[in-house]
Amino acid sequence: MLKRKLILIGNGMAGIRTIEEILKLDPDGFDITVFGSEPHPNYNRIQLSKVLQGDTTVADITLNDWNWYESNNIRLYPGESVINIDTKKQIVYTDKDREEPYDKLIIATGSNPFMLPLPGADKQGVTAFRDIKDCETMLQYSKKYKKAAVIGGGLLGLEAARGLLNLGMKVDVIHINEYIMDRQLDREAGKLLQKELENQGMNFLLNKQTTEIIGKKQVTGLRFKTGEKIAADLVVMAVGIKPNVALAEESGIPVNRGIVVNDYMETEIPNIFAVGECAEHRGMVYGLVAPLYQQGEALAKRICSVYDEGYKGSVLSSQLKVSGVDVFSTGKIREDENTKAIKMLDDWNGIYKKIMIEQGKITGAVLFGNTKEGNRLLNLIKNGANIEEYTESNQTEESGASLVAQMTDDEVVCGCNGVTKGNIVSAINNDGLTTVEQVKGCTNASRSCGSCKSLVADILEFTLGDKYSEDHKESICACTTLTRDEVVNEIREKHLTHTREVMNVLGWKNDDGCSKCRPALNYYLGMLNPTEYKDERESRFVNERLHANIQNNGTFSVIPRMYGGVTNADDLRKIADVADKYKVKMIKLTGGQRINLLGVQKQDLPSIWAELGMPSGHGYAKGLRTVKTCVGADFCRFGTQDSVGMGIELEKKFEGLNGPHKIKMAVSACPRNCAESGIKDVGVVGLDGVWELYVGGNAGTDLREGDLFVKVKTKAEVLEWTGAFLQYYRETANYLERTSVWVGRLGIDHVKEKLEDKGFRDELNKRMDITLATVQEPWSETLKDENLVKRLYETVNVPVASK
Ligand SMILES: Cc1cc2nc3c(=O)[nH]c(=O)nc-3n(C[C@H](O)[C@H](O)[C@H](O)COP(=O)(O)OP(=O)(O)OC[C@H]3O[C@@H](n4cnc5c(N)ncnc54)[C@H](O)[C@@H]3O)c2cc1C
Ligand SMILES: NC(=O)c1ccc[n+]([C@@H]2O[C@H](COP(=O)([O-])OP(=O)(O)OC[C@H]3O[C@@H](n4cnc5c(N)ncnc54)[C@H](O)[C@@H]3O)[C@@H](O)[C@H]2O)c1
Ligand code: SF4
Ligand code: FES
Repeated sequence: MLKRKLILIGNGMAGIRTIEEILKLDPDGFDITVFGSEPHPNYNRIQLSKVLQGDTTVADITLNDWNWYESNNIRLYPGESVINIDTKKQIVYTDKDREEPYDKLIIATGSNPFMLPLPGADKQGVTAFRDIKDCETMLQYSKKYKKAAVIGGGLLGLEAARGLLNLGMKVDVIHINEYIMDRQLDREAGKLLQKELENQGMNFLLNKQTTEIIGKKQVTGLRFKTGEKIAADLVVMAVGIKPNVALAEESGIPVNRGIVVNDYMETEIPNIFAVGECAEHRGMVYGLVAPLYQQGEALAKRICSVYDEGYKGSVLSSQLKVSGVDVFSTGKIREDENTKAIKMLDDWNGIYKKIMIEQGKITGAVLFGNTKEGNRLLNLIKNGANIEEYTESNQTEESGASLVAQMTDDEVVCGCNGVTKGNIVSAINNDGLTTVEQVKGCTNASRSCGSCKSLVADILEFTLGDKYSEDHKESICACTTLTRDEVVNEIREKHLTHTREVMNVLGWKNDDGCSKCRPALNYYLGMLNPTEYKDERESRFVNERLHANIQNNGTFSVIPRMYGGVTNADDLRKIADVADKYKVKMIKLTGGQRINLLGVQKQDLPSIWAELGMPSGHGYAKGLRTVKTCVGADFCRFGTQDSVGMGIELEKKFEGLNGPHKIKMAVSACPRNCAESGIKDVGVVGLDGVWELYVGGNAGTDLREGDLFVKVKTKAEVLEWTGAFLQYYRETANYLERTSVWVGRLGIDHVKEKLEDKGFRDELNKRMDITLATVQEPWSETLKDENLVKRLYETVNVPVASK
């Protein structure tokens, strides 16, 4: 059947969740294209607060990596914005002059931060807090400057302020109202929260209206309506958001505050839907993920023609993500003539609770200091429960497993993703889950703000009892409960031969596996059975599949091999010729002493490699990349050994070897270490009559100095020890574990002890030689197969990058 063309505008949290739901309902029904203004794959915007607070990194907040798009055949255009929609012809137009027709169009353009239109708002050092770019700006400023002002004491402003304090800045929070978080809290809770945050080091300026941002080019301070001034090197505006509706409005799609949609997220224009913060449903525009995900589920059903009652609106609840502070708010919190309230203040312990009641029913709650009851209250509001149901139930101040025991099955545990205790318990029991990560993979619980993580852990403990702590092991992904070692042993014992077979025999939950386990299984199978196993190209990450590194704009790079960093005039001429002929955008020397041709079109890759006639530098590979060498004894005054010759021998021997992760080597000919041997997976340093081998070094984000592994006399011994080390790493490391992490995990003493046994080294080298005998040069192999070249390089450019 012909697939219908589905376009998503906005690669954010709501849009991509909708696509995930569509893929669950109808995996083959649509040809999907996604446009995203940001240059990143879909990430967890919520966790930017945690990035700023130093609890996680930008690299760790990706929700769907580049491979997810690739393996679901989704064409992603990152860093590309849709600028117009022709709703009659059903075509979208982008800022990169692209036109794409659609059968169904989802608009999920989110919100823009509201920037106060103050004089001086365009100065350097004034930022919003909405995306990775803003977060990086704040991180940069905190390195150089000391004084920050956050305008807006709402959820976002307070989370930003906590982050900036953690980064060593002094922080003033300027708030227009009498108490902070006035949209979510009452005065009592707002004041308790203020006291707590002041104890943490925040300074509050309340009832203040900013009138000007002072400074020349760079901000130096703020002026208020009262005429007072304060100093500031960084100003963060966190005064709310505005639905991003300009595109819809200009394209003639009816817009009120947001894009107007019905219960099926349909706009008034046929085949156009809106979801997320840009959508307005029954007069409401939402700014939290829970309602947006519910909208996404309803929209997916509508698009896949699964009929149900649609989206009916949401009861909101929010929690501040600042460690050491427990504050929760849900439903209606303002008192009026129709409401009554149960209030409890324990000033001594800093605990406050207010429950709002209207016509006998619970309609809202504010909790401070102890928020354990939050989910239960939210549930009661959603179910329209009478206040008696709350007061009669014997809820105590328990925590952990005993609190879980009191929860009913329909009680929501993860507010963001609408996952109940019952959902989690049945996933644990039916799928044999034992870790929070697995529960997250199976049910989505804890995948967004993460505040339910400890409750999920409590449910695991409650459900599994003593088995929980015993079984607390990390599986290779959420498709299985088996660990890496268990999977490798099963493959070995049951003689499993391909990824599908592993998944079937070992009872994978997801028939097709996922982007985490497929490449891992492909590696383990090849490592265990190098002569028989036929590499599954489609299980590889996109770079390895295409033998080229994909760049952020969808073009590729070409890196020919230069053994030991040595080249010659013929090779340079060939490189210069292809660079001219194919209009290469940039020619750049790599850190591994090779030449990188950047900005190459995918369809030009085969002819460039054919014309170069040089071996691939495997610049994209999970395997041996480079052997960097210093000048060495032939030319350098300090050189004691032939580092270039040693490097070339190492590179020629291990060229094309695949591994759990990339492998970099270096050879220097004296302790001055010009080739940086101390920070490589294998680093060799020549001294008079001796070669020292260092292992487990890394120059990346987790800098690690290599450990001295062994001292040997001859080149042959260097090759022998390196072979044994690499094979031991290949056989025992987790897929995607660098040698630095692996050596750290096993301990250098353990690795040394194992490899000091000559018999064991010989066995490892025997298996290494068998593997190396199977290595083929990827481009000469690929170019022999016309169909493969057509399939891989002549299809539509899929501009997604990969690890
Ligand atoms: C720091 C921070 C912390 C937060 N914490 C929480 C929290 O704890 N709990 C919670 O529930 N919510 C939280 N939120 C709110 C939550 O992140 C948002 O509600 C959610 O991300 C909105 O999803 P969305 O898909 O509607 O919009 P977005 O995630 O903003 O995605 C919209 C995307 O569309 C892109 N786009 C816009 N126009 C175009 C165009 N013309 N062409 C192509 N692409 C376009 C944008 O660049 C953007 O990437 C937080 C937000 C921030 C900023
Ligand atoms: N933990 C969470 O759930 C969380 C965290 C961060 C952001 N978010 C979401 O992100 C969005 C943006 O958050 P936000 O805090 O900017 O929005 P918000 O509307 O919740 O809060 C903005 C605050 O700024 C104050 N304000 C308005 N104008 C001001 C001015 N001129 N000077 C000083 N203060 C002023 C308001 O009184 C209000 O309390 C919201 O949708 C929010 O729900 C949620
Ligand atoms: S490491 Fe020593 S031998 Fe090699 S280039 Fe540097 S100084 Fe010369
Ligand atoms: S409550 Fe936010 S991820 Fe579960």
